[in-house]
Amino acid sequence: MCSVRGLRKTYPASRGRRGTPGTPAVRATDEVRLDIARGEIFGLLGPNGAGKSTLVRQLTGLMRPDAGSVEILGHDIVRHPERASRILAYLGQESTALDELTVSLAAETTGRLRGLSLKDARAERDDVLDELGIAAIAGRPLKKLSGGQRRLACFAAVLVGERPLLVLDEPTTGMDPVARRAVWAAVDRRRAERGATVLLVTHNVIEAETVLDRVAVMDQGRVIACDTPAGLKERVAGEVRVELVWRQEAPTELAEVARLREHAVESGRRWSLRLAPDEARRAVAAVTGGPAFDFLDDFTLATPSLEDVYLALGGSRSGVKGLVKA
Ligand SMILES: Nc1ncnc2c1ncn2[C@@H]1O[C@H](COP(=O)(O)OP(=O)(O)OP(=O)(O)O)[C@@H](O)[C@H]1O
Repeated sequence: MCSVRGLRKTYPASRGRRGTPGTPAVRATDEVRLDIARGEIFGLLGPNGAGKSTLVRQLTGLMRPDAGSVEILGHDIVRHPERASRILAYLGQESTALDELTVSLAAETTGRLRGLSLKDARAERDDVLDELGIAAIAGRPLKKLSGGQRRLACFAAVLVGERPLLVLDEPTTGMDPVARRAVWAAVDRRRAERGATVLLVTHNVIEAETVLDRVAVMDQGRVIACDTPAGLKERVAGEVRVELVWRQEAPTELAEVARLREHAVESGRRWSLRLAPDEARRAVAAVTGGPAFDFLDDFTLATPSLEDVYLALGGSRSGVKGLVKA
């Protein structure tokens, strides 16, 4: 369905003006190679600045790569970027083009631009607004909606006038749980009922894990791992996650707690540790069997999630090397 080879893009260096420092050139995508199969929900994960949006803009014909090829459904998108709009629907990170329109008109106009008759565009618009539970705000201009509502309205517009490939850049940003669920259900339905292929850029690893068939993890412009969520999780299968939540300050004056702190990622009262199974058992025994127990509010032991893989890949440079597939 979609094949990417040797894709490269370098943003040029800029000279500083009026005392502000210039910026060096950035290699935003670096020899990216990807294959997405028809009917697949394919995720693109990676830290801020990894190159995900740049890659997506190159795939959707909005940005010309410096080198490399993009073929979607047999079309050469680098040579014929204008063909992209006929084969894919793209939800970018910004909505400015639609902001002046009402939700209803934004959805209808997208359908018309994609070649639907007025009657069909209106029928599809109504179906999609109902499906996403936003019929009640259909008459309001996008610019007067909350961030999450606006995002959902843009998502609705993307779905009208169906395309075989959906490219969604952070579709659920700013959305409440109900809206998020509606997005994932709509994505899943289009794949299950209509065989749509979906390329999804996301930071929300936990939500994405339930819908993604395969995931490519990007870092510094490169794809550093590409596998099923289960396959990626096997790479950290030797580890267990221990979460400790302290009532107040952690009692670091206790030797067993001070020792654990060396391995902990601290977030307020919560400590998160990734340990080998026997170390995890010893850690839990140490904090529950002695004086530290009185300071503990909660603790959990869990098998690794896709988020752990993501953190292991992106969290430390040494981790990145160890997990790159040969
Ligand atoms: N127009 C631009 N000019 C110069 N550098 C840019 C430009 N756009 C992006 N970059 C740089 O290219 C790199 C990749 O950016 P990109 O937006 O593709 O990352 P991303 O993975 O989508 O990040 P995020 O998760 O924050 O959206 C970053 O280092 C970024 O600073």
